[in-house]
Amino acid sequence: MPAPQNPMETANAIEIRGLAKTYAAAGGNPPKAAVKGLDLTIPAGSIFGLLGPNGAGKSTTINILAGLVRKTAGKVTIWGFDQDVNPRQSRAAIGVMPQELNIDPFLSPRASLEVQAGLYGVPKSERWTDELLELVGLTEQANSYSRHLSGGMKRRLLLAKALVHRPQILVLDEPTAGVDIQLRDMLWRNVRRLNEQGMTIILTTHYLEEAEMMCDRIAIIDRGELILCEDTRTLLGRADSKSLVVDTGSDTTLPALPEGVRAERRADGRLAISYAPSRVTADGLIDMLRAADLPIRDIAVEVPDLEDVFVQLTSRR
Ligand SMILES: Nc1ncnc2c1ncn2[C@@H]1O[C@H](COP(=O)(O)OP(=O)(O)OP(=O)(O)O)[C@@H](O)[C@H]1O
Repeated sequence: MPAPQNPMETANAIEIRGLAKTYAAAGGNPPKAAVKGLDLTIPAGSIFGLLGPNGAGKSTTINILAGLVRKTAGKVTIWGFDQDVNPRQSRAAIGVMPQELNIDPFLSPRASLEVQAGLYGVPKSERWTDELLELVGLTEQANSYSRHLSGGMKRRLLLAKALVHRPQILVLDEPTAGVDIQLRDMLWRNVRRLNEQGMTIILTTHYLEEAEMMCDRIAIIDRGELILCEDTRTLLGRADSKSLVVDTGSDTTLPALPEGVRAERRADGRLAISYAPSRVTADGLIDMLRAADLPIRDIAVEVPDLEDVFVQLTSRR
């Protein structure tokens, strides 16, 4: 067996090359190609968002990283360790907070964490159970049956379980689906803190504003294929569209607008003029409104968000 690469040499937390997964035919259903030759590089220290519509292959990819689903083809390197060559080391580098609340109902949170630490071979002297319980706000419930925990508390426990072996990479699969604002805040605070301490974070979420807020880099996949992978800022810049929202007072007649510029009256009476900043400037548009004697009582610029870009990229296919 080749010697494992020194993990400190790797600038990338994860490298995925030509990853494919086809689920076997079952129950009358044909085989399903869920991931089709995916290449993905996740830099160490990043907060990386893996986004895509339903059925894109996000969970399949994450489950392959976690060692829960066996890939059909391709190469996965985690923290410098090839998953096929050094399965133990690559598994030790990653902690996964899954979507499902898979918690033993008869164990207390403390016992769950101890069992998990045992599974990962963490020696007793290196365990940080109390600190973890504190981190996720479960100190008071540490010794109660897990089946008595609320859904939100179970999620907190899942986060703690993902961290018992102090992985370099934390994967969060839809961590905030259906959780309340307090829990979401707790989660994102912890994620930021862990990231500041050097942990690489990978997350999937359907809440695009969360991805926009949290992730420095984003990959969008669709039908098992990579559509793009780039810095969040670059990605947002892709939508060549902004809106000038003008309060023109009462009903006013619109001037003729240049090609590619659209105007619509919103329910609140304001005029929304959308334009491509690469072709038209806000300055030019305002001059045009003034030249047409349109009163400008107030004006605002709306920039596209990740939702706009996401829809543009995934709906044109
Ligand atoms: N165990 C399985 N057997 C057969 N097909 C599967 C299995 N798991 C997933 N699939 C199929 O593979 C495709 C990708 O599913 P996956 O769960 O990876 O997508 P996803 O991007 O996580 O979707 P979502 O956002 O809905 O969670 C889907 O068409 C799904 O139906």
